[in-house]
Amino acid sequence: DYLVSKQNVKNIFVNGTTGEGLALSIQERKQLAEEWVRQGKDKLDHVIIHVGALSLPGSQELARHAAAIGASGIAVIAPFFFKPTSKDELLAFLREVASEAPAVPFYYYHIPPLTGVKIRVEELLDGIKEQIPTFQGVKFSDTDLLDLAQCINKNGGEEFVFLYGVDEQLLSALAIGANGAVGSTYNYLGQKTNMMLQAFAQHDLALARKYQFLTGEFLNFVIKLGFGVAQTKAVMTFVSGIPMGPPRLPLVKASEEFIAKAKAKLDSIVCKTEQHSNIRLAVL
Ligand SMILES: CC(=O)N[C@H](C=O)[C@@H](O)[C@H](O)[C@H](O)CO
Ligand SMILES: CC(=O)C(=O)O
Repeated sequence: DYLVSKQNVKNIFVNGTTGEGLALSIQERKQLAEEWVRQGKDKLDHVIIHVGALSLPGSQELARHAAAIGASGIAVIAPFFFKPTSKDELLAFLREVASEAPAVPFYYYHIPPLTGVKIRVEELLDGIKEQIPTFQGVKFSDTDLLDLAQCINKNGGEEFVFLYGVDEQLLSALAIGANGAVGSTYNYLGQKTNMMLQAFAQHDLALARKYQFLTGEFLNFVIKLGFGVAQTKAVMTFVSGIPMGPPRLPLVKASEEFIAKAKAKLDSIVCKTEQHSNIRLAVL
């Protein structure tokens, strides 16, 4: 309800990085997926469930479950303890998961900073539809915009969807042709990012940049303090007023010092951006 009414976010990516999907038991992941689908009915447009796991049977079980509860899509990261070393190995793993949910759109979740699997998406997509008929697109959480551009350039006709996942450079990805975004900051900067999407759609790059710089200035500040999933939960808690709880070990909760500094910074940037937009609106 908060995301829909306060952030204008109507598509949810469940059990991914921010939701610590990989730190949850299979049972917990099913419970969360079920709850999101149930509560999101008539409120959300899409609920994509991340079903990636280190073991193939674990991932397949989650894929079957997501299909059974009526998820609108599933996504899978590359397994990252025993890593695929080639495109074919990665594709084989993804295919074995996707085939367990033959009627559910499938997304590859590319996040090399966390998985360490750097196989280029451009290469992976070559002929992917023959192997994975449900293939729908990529959640692309990497800064390699050349790889993203090549994917879009080569697969434009296929109608694949590219959802970008490096929030601080979403505008650049949009310019190259990304279709949307999935990211941690949209939990608390969703409204501002929607303003950026709107400005971009209206070819108002100066305004779009203002919103991109807002996210950038905040992330640039908090990254220096040490920023990860634990800190995201803390930020979401102070922005929304909804307690997100601590992270699970090995992550530890954000310090009070981090929270105070992050809050002061975010308040000041949001305030500054709003003043700018007001001036702009007044001039218009
Ligand atoms: C590594 C990571 O967590 N990536 C997130 C999504 O995939 C992003 O939303 C980042 O949290 C965000 O771009 C801040 O760097
Ligand atoms: C942030 C994001 O994309 C995830 O939680 O997986």
